[in-house]
Amino acid sequence: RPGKPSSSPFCKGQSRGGVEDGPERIRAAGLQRRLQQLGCAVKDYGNLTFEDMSPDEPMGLLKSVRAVGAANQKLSEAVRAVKEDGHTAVMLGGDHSLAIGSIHGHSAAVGELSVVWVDAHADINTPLTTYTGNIHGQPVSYLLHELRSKVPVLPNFSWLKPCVSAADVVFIGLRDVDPAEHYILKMLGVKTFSMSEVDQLGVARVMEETCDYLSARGKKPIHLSYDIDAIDPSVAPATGTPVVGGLTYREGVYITEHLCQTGLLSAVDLVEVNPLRGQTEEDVRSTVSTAVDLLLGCFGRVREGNHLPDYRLP
Ligand SMILES: N[C@@H](CCCCC(O)O)C(=O)O
Ligand SMILES: [Mn+2]
Ligand SMILES: [Mn+2]
Ligand SMILES: [Mn+2]
Repeated sequence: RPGKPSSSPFCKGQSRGGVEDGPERIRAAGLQRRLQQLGCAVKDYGNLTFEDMSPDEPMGLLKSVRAVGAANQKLSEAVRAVKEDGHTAVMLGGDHSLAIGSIHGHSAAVGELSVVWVDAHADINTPLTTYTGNIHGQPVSYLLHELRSKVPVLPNFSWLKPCVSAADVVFIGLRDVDPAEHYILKMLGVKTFSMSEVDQLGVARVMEETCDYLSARGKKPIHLSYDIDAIDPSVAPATGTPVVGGLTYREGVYITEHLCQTGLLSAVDLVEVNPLRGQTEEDVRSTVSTAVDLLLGCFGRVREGNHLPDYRLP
């Protein structure tokens, strides 16, 4: 299970500086070494560089449209290449608007895929329902076939074609969903496990139902798009849009352990880690450490322990 961090230090999908520093902090915490210790053949494709698009005038409410469009076009090509290299792609954000390019590129390589979106938010506002103009609150609407007529073609987005069906998406961790988003989720019948369902069913049942639901639709490659703000802010405070009542560290890790054992995990995004949003260095350390542990869970780390197949006692 080669882990392939390709990083996108990008922040224009939202308005708070600092999220572009997420990838470096995750690297500095030793992600590559710890993946290698799990037996992964890791290739770090490095940081994508994004050209300055200023003046990137707002379009109505929409902010940084040209920058977000160009960045995601570049990311899409990068993720496609990583997949065509035969790897599991890991995209370190950066903000969640990057899921547009990550999922588009993944789909360009593998065709139909399913998406597990772990997040406090649904990120399914359209350019016409958003009230903040931040594109990190909109990526899912840009990707769904069913919302094609609701997303105008925007500058630097002409490359983007919808590539995901609403029935192939599962949300886990929702607790801050806008009215328009809730309407869309109900209208499209999207499978969701909000924090109420996590409380009601427990995370093991949520994952069982998630995997049963997805396998009933054919065992498509899974794209896991993990927003660190799905985790409770007491554990992962250094993020742009924290919301109380989140997943415990244990629930967050259980989700990744369970998806790993399906053998269908084909690409992972880990986004919205923003070191500048931590009050203290400990806040940042805790957030980054949790992000690393979530990624290790995706690649086979289990809490009972691990040893390499060729290990022999001395
Ligand atoms: N629904 C809000 C908040 C989005 C949060 C984006 C990400 O952190 O999930 C918006 O549309 O701006
Ligand atoms: Mn290779
Ligand atoms: Mn998000
Ligand atoms: Mn979020």
